[in-house]
This record gives sequence, structure tokens and C-alpha cells, in this order.
Amino acid sequence: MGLFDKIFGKKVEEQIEENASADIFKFDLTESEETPDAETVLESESEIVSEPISEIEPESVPEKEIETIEVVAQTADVEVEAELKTEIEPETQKQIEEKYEKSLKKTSKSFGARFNEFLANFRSVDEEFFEDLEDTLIMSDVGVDVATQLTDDLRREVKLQNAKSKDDVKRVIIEKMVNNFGESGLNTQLNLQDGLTVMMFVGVNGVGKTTTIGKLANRYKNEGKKVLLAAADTFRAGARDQLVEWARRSGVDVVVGKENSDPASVVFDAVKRANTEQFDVLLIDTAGRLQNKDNLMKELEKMGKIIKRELPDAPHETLLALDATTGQNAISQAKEFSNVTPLTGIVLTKLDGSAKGGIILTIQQILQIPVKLVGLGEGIQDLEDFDEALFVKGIFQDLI
Ligand SMILES: Nc1nc2c(ncn2[C@@H]2O[C@H](COP(=O)(O)OP(=O)(O)OP(=O)(O)O)[C@@H](O)[C@H]2O)c(=O)[nH]1
Repeated sequence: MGLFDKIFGKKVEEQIEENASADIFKFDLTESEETPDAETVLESESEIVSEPISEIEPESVPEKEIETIEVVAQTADVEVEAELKTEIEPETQKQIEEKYEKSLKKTSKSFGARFNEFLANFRSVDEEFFEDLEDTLIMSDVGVDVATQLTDDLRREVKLQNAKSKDDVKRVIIEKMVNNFGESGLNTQLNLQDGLTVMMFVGVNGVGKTTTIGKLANRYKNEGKKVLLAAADTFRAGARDQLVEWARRSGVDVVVGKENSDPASVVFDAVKRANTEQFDVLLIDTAGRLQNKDNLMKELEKMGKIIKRELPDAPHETLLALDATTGQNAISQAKEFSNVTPLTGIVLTKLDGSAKGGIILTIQQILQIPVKLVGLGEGIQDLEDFDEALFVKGIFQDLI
């Protein structure tokens, strides 16, 4: 059974048979000769992302300094811990569902509006119909590659399923999108270990790395796990202070370095401490500077090496944070980052403020990187595991 049937029930063929009386559309299934060149479009988009975010000096800190650098370990006071224990209740499944639905309202509305407008303007399913469908999908942030592939699939599918009325065609289109998504075969679960789990967070400034770490720290702390944070963004004092504040809020420990010190030294101390003091989870915040890929690559490689020296199978997750409000720009960032370091998953933040949540469909299909977490607000509990079914339901249910 495809994802569509699991979520929306009745199989589309049955529905179509019921609607068979309305023979509104005629078919012309010839191939379009004007398919946009996906690579060209994406290349031009990636130029936007490559613009400098902030300059950094290449650093050359000798390996020896890693051992000697002063690292401050801060533990939140008992008062904060006690306060949190009474305040935060685990969420129910219903609350999670409602949060998804609310956060996806903007995406669902804009997608639905575009889609309905597109369908309202059509009298027949001819080649123009498919060209306009492709344009509508692209405008809905599904992405050029996915839109082109989907439209090609739909030329066959609409004929195969003998979809004739407007409702039939609408259902076939959504069914195809949902099922393609459901067939990705990607594992969206976080790779948690029995012993220490190390997760590294990467992504450009402002996408929500630190906030995500703060929320996750709170989740694991509430589950009774021993959590350590590492502020490996040593270039921006604000980033370090922000992480320390999140650590305080959840009553977890954080390892920080001196400003402008080698981030790898912070990682070294954090991993060592996490290992010897038997922490369950180590969450590492890094600085993401895409304008200088070589430096970033070297920095991440060095951190990776240091982690592996202590724990050969770590990091267990390297998660790229992407801001959902940036739409296709996020896809370009994902492509750039995956050239810099291997990624195990994506955290899609700010879904609550975005009308472009449809990019999840593209991220998984094009990049073959699973979305593992979604940010659904700024609050400490506004981070959820990615749930395919809730996502699909949130986006499409008003259209079905
Ligand atoms: N609405 C909403 N806001 C979010 C979410 N996640 C993060 N934010 C906000 O996004 C802004 C940037 O978040 P940060 O966590 O500082 O981003 P960062 O990637 O760590 O940024 P740098 O430290 O500059 O590298 C903050 O104002 C957060 O409150 C989310 O899921 N929803």
C-alpha cells in the first residue's frame, strides 16, 4: 500500500470509477519539448548562497594547543533544573499532530491556492495542461527536477488510471506526489547509540543550529539522559553565549573555548569529557561559512578526525540545518554542504513560518538525504522527529 492510501484511505482507481460519468478532459500525451534545464536553474540559484556571509581568517592552530587550551565547563544551577522538571510535560501524539498541522498551514494554503487556481483554469488535459502543471509545481517549491519528473510520470499515470474529471486528475497528481515521497526508502530516525551518541550540527548562520541543539538538549535531558553541548563556533561570541543560555535552560553541561580559539580544541575536550564521564549525548554546534569552502572543509575534517580518535564510529549524525523559509535556496545549501562533508540528515527549521515546506519533497527526492527533525516554532518543545505521514497530511489534506 502506498503512502497516499495509508493516509487518505480509498484507492484512487476506485474513486475514479465513481467519477467516471464526468468526461470533461481530452488527452494529448505528447512529450513537451520545452522542459526547463534543471541543472542550469539550480546552478544559478547556488550563486546566491555562495555570497560571503562573513569573512574568516584561515587558522593554523598546532595540534598541541588542543590539549592545553582553556575550556570552561558550565553546569546549570540546580534551581533551573528543578524549575524545568516541573514545567515540561511530555507531549501527547495529538499535540504533536496539531503542531504539525498548524505549522504546515501556510505551506498547505499557498500550495492549495496555486493548485486550485491551476485546476480552475483548465478545460482539457492536453499538453498545455501538463506544461502549466509543471510550472505550478515549480512555483510551489517542489523544485525543477522533481516537477519535471513528476509531470512526465503524470502524463503516463493520468492515462493509465483513466482519470477524466477534474477531481480524478487532482487525486492522481497528489497520489503520485505522496507515493513518490513515501517510496524514498530513507531512514528518518536519528541514529542513537546505547552508549555515547555524538551529533554534529552544520549550516549557515541564522538557520537555527543553536536553537535546534537547545531543543534537543531539553528533549534528551527530559528523557533522563546525560547531555553535553560543545560550542565549536568559536568565531562569534554571540553564538557561544546563546548555546550557554540554552544549556542553562535545560540544566545541561556545555564546553566552550576562548573566542577565536581552534574549534577542534573544543571538540577534543568535549569528546574526551563525554567519553570519560559517560555522557549519553554530545551535541556539537559548529560555524558554517560556505563562502570559504576549503576552510570549512578543513575545519570539519579536523573535527571529524578528533572525534574519531576517541570514538572511531562517531559522529553518529552530521545534521545540516536548513531554513524552510528560504525555499529552493535551502536546496542549494544542502548541495553545497554535501560537497563539503558527508551528511546523515537534515533539520528543517522554521516550518511554522514558511509557505515553502514543499521543499521537503525535493530534498529527499533529489539529494537522497533524509529529513530527520523539523523545527515548528521558537519554543523549547518546538522540535519534532520528522513524520512523513503527518507532513503529507498537513500539506495535502485540504485538497483531497
Ligand atoms: N519560528 C521559528 N524560528 C526558529 C526556529 N528555529 C530557529 N528559529 C529562530 O531562528 C533564529 C536563528 O536561530 P539560531 O539557532 O541562532 O541559528 P544558528 O544557525 O545557530 O545561527 P548562528 O549562531 O548565527 O550560526 C532565532 O531567532 C531562532 O529563534 C523554528 O523552528 N521556528
